[in-house]
Amino acid sequence: MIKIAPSILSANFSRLADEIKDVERGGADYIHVDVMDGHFVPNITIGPLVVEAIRPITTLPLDVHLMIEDPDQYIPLFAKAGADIISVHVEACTHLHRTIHHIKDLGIKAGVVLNPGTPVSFIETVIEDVDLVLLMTVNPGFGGQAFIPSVLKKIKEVSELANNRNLHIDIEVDGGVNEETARACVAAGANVLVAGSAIYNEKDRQQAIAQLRG
Ligand SMILES: O=C(CO)[C@H](O)[C@H](O)COP(=O)(O)O
Ligand SMILES: [Fe+2]
Repeated sequence: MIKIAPSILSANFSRLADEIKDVERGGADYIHVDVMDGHFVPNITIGPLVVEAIRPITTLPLDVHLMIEDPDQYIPLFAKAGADIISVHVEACTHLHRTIHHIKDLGIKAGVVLNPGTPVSFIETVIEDVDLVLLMTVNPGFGGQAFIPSVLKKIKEVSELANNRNLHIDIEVDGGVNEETARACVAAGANVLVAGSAIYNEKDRQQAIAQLRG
């Protein structure tokens, strides 16, 4: 079962509530929220106040992707604001195991994220502890970038690692996901597809979501 997570990074922020309701009506499974701090990535986006404001707008799970330094400092704020899933980058965590359990101790699903240049071996010791692995298929920081095909091999590696250990985790991909690259990601083993521009740049979001789902 493929899940679609529209990224509100590509939504019209002046009409954010309507943009969220539109993809919910269109069949989205999660709302993907990209949090950037201007340090870990060269862009600044959304904070806990916005997560709190959109929480009552939708019944869909809020899938919060933290692209920030020192995530431990902010995890409780995003949890309080209403996040259902919080994912942290391995590249931003000195004590990755502790951070994952920090999220889980707050009663929230925990995800771990790998940049395109980071090998899958970096999560081998924590994969049993997480609910999802998010593989970046672009270098994080901006929407609308081109999919990096070399990540397909990593999707397969994570899928095999999870199968070998009998783990039922979600494998999410994020960046440059469109109808064509979505097929390749699903064939490699991904089951959650984040898409910003491929959904929000289309007038008919229901159709865009259906096409991504395949
Ligand atoms: O995490 C992200 C960027 O760092 C976004 O979720 C991602 O870029 C989605 O946008 P698009 O589908 O347009 O690539
Ligand atoms: Fe993201």
